[in-house]
Amino acid sequence: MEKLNKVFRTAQLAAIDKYTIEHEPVSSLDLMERAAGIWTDRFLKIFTEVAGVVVIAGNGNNGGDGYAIARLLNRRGVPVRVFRIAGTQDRSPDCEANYRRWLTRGKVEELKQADDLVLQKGEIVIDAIFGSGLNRPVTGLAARIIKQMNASVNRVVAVDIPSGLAGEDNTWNDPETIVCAEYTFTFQFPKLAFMLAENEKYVGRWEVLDIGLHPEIIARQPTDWFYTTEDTVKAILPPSPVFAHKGTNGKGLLIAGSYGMMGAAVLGAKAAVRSGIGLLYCHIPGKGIEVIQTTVPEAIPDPDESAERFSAVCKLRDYDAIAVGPAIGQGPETVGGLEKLLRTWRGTTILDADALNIIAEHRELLDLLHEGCILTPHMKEFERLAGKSVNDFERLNKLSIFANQYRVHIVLKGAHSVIATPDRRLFFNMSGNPGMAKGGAGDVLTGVLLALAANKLNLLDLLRIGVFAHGLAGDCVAEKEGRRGCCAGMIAERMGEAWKRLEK
Ligand SMILES: NC(=O)C1=CN([C@@H]2O[C@H](COP(=O)(O)OP(=O)(O)OC[C@H]3O[C@@H](n4cnc5c(N)ncnc54)[C@H](O)[C@@H]3O)[C@@H](O)[C@H]2O)[C@H](O)CC1
Ligand SMILES: [K+]
Repeated sequence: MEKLNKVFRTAQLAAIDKYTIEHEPVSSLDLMERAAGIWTDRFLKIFTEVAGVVVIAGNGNNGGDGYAIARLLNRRGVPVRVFRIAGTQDRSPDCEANYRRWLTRGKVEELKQADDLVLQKGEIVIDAIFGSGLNRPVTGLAARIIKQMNASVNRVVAVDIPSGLAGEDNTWNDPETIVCAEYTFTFQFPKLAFMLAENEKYVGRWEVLDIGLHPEIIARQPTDWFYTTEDTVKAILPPSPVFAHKGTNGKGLLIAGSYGMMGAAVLGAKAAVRSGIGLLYCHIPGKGIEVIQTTVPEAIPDPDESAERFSAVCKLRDYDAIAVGPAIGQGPETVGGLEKLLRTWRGTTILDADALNIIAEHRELLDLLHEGCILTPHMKEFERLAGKSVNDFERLNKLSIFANQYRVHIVLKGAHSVIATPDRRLFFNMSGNPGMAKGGAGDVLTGVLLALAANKLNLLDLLRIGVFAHGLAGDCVAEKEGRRGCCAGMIAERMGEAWKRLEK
């Protein structure tokens, strides 16, 4: 059974918490104790040599976690200092209980001004000022303390969410008053803000800790946001048919390359033939036949009448899917070729790179998009299609609106590539690494998606599987060769290894 990895709005979390407390049943204080225990264990697994920690605790439940973590770390022999911020509101009941429990082991120093926060060399700061209950930008003394924390050289680890960061929209937030953590260990669900590249400086590396919130309420709470992990993909990847022949594995057409730009076609084709396609046809400019035949002998060349570029697909065979765009250029014949293709072929169509640039320039082509279309833009290509955004959050909204308006699936490629569906759901991908941010990596993804589409998987499944597998192949490269040396050709080569890891 597929486990839906959900991302909730922070405003929904209290209800999930409450249901768990009522139905597990567990007291809220015990739930906090469990969360703090799991947090502490994970912290000590990652941070093996801790000279000492400084916990900065707020007055909400995030602060309550902080006092509990202080106690649990102290019990494990870690030297702990605890600070609270002067003059703020009353502590929540569970925060109060943990504050008192801590007082039996140590003292709480009050920060009356930012300068009172004096950190010793090597002390790790545990940020437990604000959590998911933050409902406005941080101001006043707490803001000055956060600035002081960010100015220090000490490492900072956040409890649940860096203090000051809103779980979703940070458009109106003050970047100066958000904690910049090196690590964030978050409870049960990643927050949407963690998925956006612009927040990496606050969140650092992050991990989700399962604190056992009630599965029934998790299943029942609605959301449009999900994330894809190895487990998701293993659950939805269909097994390879036992009695397969090349016909059952599907027939796909890759339209890519132009004279002097054949690399994109080669990379896409290599990735497709390593991703389970039965028969791959490569529509390339007339002069590109030899390149394809020598580099990807498995592919069948389908040369264009033009020697140098894509102008038209003369024969539309019984393809199961077509991918078009990598390095085709944007010349007038190519625009005509793309338009004709969109008018005559209404099956699964993956539109990438120059195909998207052409559509952005010739906006009447937008009307030819249909429900079988998958668009795979990177950020710049998406901006050409949908306009500029002030930040990643706004871009995400635009993405979802665009997919809905044109009834298409879109993969916005980036650190956490995100799939947008026509019904406005978003699926964030969890594989991949910065070493993959290299020319040609997108062409490889196009080939992977073409292969899966030819296998006749439904669009959402094929996108979740393909995007994850592509990232996983990049991770396989990085594991063996490092990130710097990772290049698109290596990702294509390692697709087989990624599939092996995902197949049951
Ligand atoms: N997810 C779970 O099931 C569990 C979560 N835990 C922890 O609880 C916090 C959320 O706790 P909550 O008390 O709701 O919120 P905060 O700790 O973030 O406290 C906010 C507190 O401060 C007030 N406030 C909000 N914004 C501001 C502001 N800008 N300036 C000043 N004050 C502000 C607000 O009114 C609240 O009173 C979650 O993150 C987890 O760490 C449980 O411990 C385990 C279960
Ligand atoms: K925090």
